[in-house]
Amino acid sequence: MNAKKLAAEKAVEKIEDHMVVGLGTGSTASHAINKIGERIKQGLVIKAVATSVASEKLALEVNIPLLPLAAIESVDIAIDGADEVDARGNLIKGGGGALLREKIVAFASRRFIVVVDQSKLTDTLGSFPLPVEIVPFAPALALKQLRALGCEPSIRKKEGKEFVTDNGNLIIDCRFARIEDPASLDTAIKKIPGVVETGLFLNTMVSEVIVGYENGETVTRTITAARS
Ligand SMILES: O=C(CO)[C@H](O)[C@H](O)COP(=O)(O)O
Repeated sequence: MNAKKLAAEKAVEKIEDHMVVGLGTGSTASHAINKIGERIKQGLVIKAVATSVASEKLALEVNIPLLPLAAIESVDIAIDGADEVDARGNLIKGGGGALLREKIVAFASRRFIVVVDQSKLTDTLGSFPLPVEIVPFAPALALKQLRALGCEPSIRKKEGKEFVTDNGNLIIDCRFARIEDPASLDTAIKKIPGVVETGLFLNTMVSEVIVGYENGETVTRTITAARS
């Protein structure tokens, strides 16, 4: 059984006619996009907004009508994957480098559904390096200031070159031993000039986490942390 696909398809069941739907990025979110495409073939009427160039391309391939991010004021439901989910529903995202647009869409969503397989669950965040998007102007200073927060930071590379996001920025992957207090860390990182966004998605923006298991089951966890 493909546990990521199971979780993604379960989330797609929640989409209703005339909703504005946020499309996440990554392999799990791609399963959701494909399933939405199937439902559109069967008559579902929605509009969607993509969180990356890659997701936009896939959505167009499966005939999902898209709105530009600039035209969006609110989103009814967003479905996206995660790199880590802690026991309280906090997330690390950005493994695919789409964290900025993903966070904009998640924050704008009335309902943000996270879809993962069991391997993404952890008690405390930190096993996955935390992605931080920075403007490309002064990476050495950003590395120094992130190191001072207690991590081992490195600029993300792809095929030997610096990875550049859809927004023209760089990603610094920060290896922390454990992230005990994601909210405080998020605040501290955002105080560094040049930081655009962090891959910490606090549980206050998460509505549900749907976990897929190899045995074919899915478990839905409702996250009740209030949005401030
Ligand atoms: O945050 C993300 C992309 O920026 C992805 O949601 C995250 O990396 C999970 O990816 P996958 O579903 O392929 O495991």
